[in-house]
Amino acid sequence: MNALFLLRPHFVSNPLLCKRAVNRLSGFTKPATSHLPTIYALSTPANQTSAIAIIRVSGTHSRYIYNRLTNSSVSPPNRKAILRNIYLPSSVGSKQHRHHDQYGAKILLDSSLLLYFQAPYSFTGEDVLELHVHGGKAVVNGILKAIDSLHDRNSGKDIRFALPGDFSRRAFQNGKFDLTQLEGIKDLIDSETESQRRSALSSFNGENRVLFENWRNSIIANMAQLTAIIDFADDNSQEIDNTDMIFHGVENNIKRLRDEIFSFIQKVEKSSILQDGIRLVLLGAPNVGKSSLVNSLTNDDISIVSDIPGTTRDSIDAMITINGYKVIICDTAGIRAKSADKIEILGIERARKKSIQSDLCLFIVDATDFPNLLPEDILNHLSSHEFEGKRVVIVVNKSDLVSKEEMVRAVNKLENRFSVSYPIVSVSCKTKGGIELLIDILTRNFKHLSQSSADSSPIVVSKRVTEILKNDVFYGLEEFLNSKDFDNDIVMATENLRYASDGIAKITGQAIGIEDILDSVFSKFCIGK
Ligand SMILES: Nc1nc2c(ncn2[C@@H]2O[C@H](COP(=O)(O)OP(=O)(O)OP(=O)(O)O)[C@@H](O)[C@H]2O)c(=O)[nH]1
Repeated sequence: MNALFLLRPHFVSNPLLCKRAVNRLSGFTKPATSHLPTIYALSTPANQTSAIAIIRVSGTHSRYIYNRLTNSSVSPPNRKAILRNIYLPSSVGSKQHRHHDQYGAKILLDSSLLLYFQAPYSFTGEDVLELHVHGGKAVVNGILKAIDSLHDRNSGKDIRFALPGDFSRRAFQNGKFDLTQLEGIKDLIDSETESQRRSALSSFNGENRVLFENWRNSIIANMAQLTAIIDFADDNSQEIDNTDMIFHGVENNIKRLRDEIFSFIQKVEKSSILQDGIRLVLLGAPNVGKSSLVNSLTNDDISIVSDIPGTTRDSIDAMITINGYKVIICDTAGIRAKSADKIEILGIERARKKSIQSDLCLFIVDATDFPNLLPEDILNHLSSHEFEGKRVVIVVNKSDLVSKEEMVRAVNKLENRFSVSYPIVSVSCKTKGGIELLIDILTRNFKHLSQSSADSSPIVVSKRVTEILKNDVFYGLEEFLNSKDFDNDIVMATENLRYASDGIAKITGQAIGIEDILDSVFSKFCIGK
């Protein structure tokens, strides 16, 4: 009891938690953000013509805006799509002349589909109005201006254009989502590939939030045990008769938690490849078909294909998607020992470096050139110390120009020359034969590269979350475990645990003084989000 009492001020000093608690106790009355201005913004891309554009309004005056724009006094139906004419509203106190045409009729701005979500059952937890208007620039600008004209602070109608991330911030402030979920939504919007979409969706669904909350609860429970010892130590209470046992128990719990968090961070680091893109480098002698292979994998003419050896004189990077994976493909200059061209020599050097930094290397050979299948300089490079442990797939190209027997001979030669058994695929960039199989092999490699174990799914969290996990949470637990003599100074040891638990609170947005955190998180969102 006493220990819990000691911890309680930590929670009550968080205004957000207090507001939510009050809301819970009193039954829902108003959103915690009801004192803030009503915000509005275009939620679809700006300055683009489209069939439909969506303007979103959130806040106390959403209904007022609906009434003024539709020139009606009835409440909008809740959560039901309705078609309404939108008019230019007469501004407060004006004689209304500007808002009627020459015959005195109201000026029609658009005929739009409207959706009204009454608080608290909306994205932001406030009253929300969505206007699905026709996507012409003049229509959108006219309606945005019309909403803006309703701002009148004197009569308490505080209505302003939303800042980046404003809607999400309101959702957070009203306890609809925690920060990890909102960052998940941002990642979902930003995701370019299927694998990014899947991992962002799991953040948004709150899978990480539940995990983080469990960690925090566990740290707090262990802190409570230590705090109880601090409390009872002075009054020689009989209630704590075996402090050593408690210390030992807490130490074991924290060790387990530290290991769990460590393996989570490792998974996150492995999965970050999904966001950054897998670096796939193509290596090979001149004219073997590297550029043709890039084009076959992308169905695009990114690389210049020509039969003059040395056409690609430097590395070319392109972002492509292979089976839902973001891949930074790099077509390099053909590696050859003798070149007089200075730019080509530089290009060859860069190709070597790029291949060392790559996540996966495709080594392409020309099936028609059996004597030079494996040029000595490339073989040396692939067997070099720097290249050790690299993932390599050997591609035998131009299969359309050789017989089956010749292909088998080429594959055998390659198998015998390498000490490591790399996968070998024969393809033809001309007929596209074997390309499917190559994509299959690549996909399997991408999967391994982004997952820490076969049965685990990739975990994507923001860089902010990763940094806090490492620098606050893991660090706090490590410091706690490192303070070997912590039984001499339990208060200090407990502080380390508090540091770790505050770190998790920063991640989910429950920390004290989080305004700075919120500013930095939401400033990265787009307007209208
Ligand atoms: N028949 C046939 N020709 C191919 C195939 N792949 C590439 N070629 C041809 O081989 C020549 C060289 O192809 P590139 O893709 O430019 O070769 P590269 O390795 O990028 O060449 P560098 O830029 O010199 O390093 C071109 O004439 C291609 O059309 C294939 O599978 N079959």
